[in-house]
Amino acid sequence: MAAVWGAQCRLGCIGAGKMARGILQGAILTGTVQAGDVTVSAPSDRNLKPFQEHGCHVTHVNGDVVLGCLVILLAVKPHIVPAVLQEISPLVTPEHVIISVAAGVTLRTLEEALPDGTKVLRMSPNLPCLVQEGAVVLCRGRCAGDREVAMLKSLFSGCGLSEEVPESYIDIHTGLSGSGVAYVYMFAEALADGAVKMGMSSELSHRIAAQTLLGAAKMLLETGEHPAKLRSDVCTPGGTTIHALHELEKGGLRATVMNAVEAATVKARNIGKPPPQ
Ligand SMILES: NC(=O)C1=CN([C@@H]2O[C@H](COP(=O)(O)OP(=O)(O)OC[C@H]3O[C@@H](n4cnc5c(N)ncnc54)[C@H](OP(=O)(O)O)[C@@H]3O)[C@@H](O)[C@H]2O)C=CC1
Ligand SMILES: O=C(O)[C@@H]1CCC=N1
Repeated sequence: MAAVWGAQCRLGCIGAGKMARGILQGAILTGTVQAGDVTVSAPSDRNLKPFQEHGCHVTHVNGDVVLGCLVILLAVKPHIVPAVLQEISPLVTPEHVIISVAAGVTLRTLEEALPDGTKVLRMSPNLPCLVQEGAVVLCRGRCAGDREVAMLKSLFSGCGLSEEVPESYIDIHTGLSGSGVAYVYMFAEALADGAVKMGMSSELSHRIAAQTLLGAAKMLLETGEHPAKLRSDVCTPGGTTIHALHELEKGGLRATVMNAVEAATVKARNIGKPPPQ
């Protein structure tokens, strides 16, 4: 296999749901991988159709994915992972690279269920991979090396930001970013609802709320400033913003968001724990 993703590589994906679509769409749209070099499996047709329409190979047989591809993305729900690993393990060879996106499923669990020496990586993606603005972190298992990490970064460069991190960060990333996307949507919804309450049309309120989040995020990334500095730049003494921020503080926004990140991280860590005997 080439050090970076190359034309001779075929990519398999077990699971055809939202995250599979997000990751593969990023890779295919940016041309890192050709749809014809991708095979996707799922038990039913409902999620396979869009992949087929985009020119990917589809199948109901997970084993076909492993037999036809050397790089395999595992994109099923965490509780399905053990059964899938048991099913594909006899077909996995030392040439395969197995990448799991399942929240909370540890490298140890993955490695123990696969043949000794299998190259395994774990990835925590988020849904904006669909629009090439994802925030992805990955970590390597015992037998995956620089070659596999470089290949993965190259393969998923179309998804957005990607960083290699220690495994202990993966569940935190799930709490911060994998799940975090949903907190941001809830905030956007609340922002727009406030404007609707004050009399603006719903359609315009939602469009402006989304653009406000986009603009604020872009400024954070482009200036590299701490959010507290940018927040203070918006606050005119005695003005509108500081009155609004006082209400957010009274409502415990900051503590609530910190608690949310903690709750999702702890949940991800618990998914990874072995069931009680
Ligand atoms: N959604 C998100 O924002 C994020 C998700 N993740 C992780 O990604 C993984 C997938 O989540 P998501 O895409 O949301 O889930 P979905 O429910 O959207 O998709 C799950 C997919 O798995 C398929 N599936 C179920 N059983 C099997 C099986 N035995 N063999 C092969 N495929 C099977 C389903 O088939 P069918 O199409 O027939 O139903 C479906 O295509 C999860 O582990 C989650 O933790 C991580 C970060 C963010
Ligand atoms: O809610 C979940 O469990 C998955 C993982 C992160 C986002 N969605």
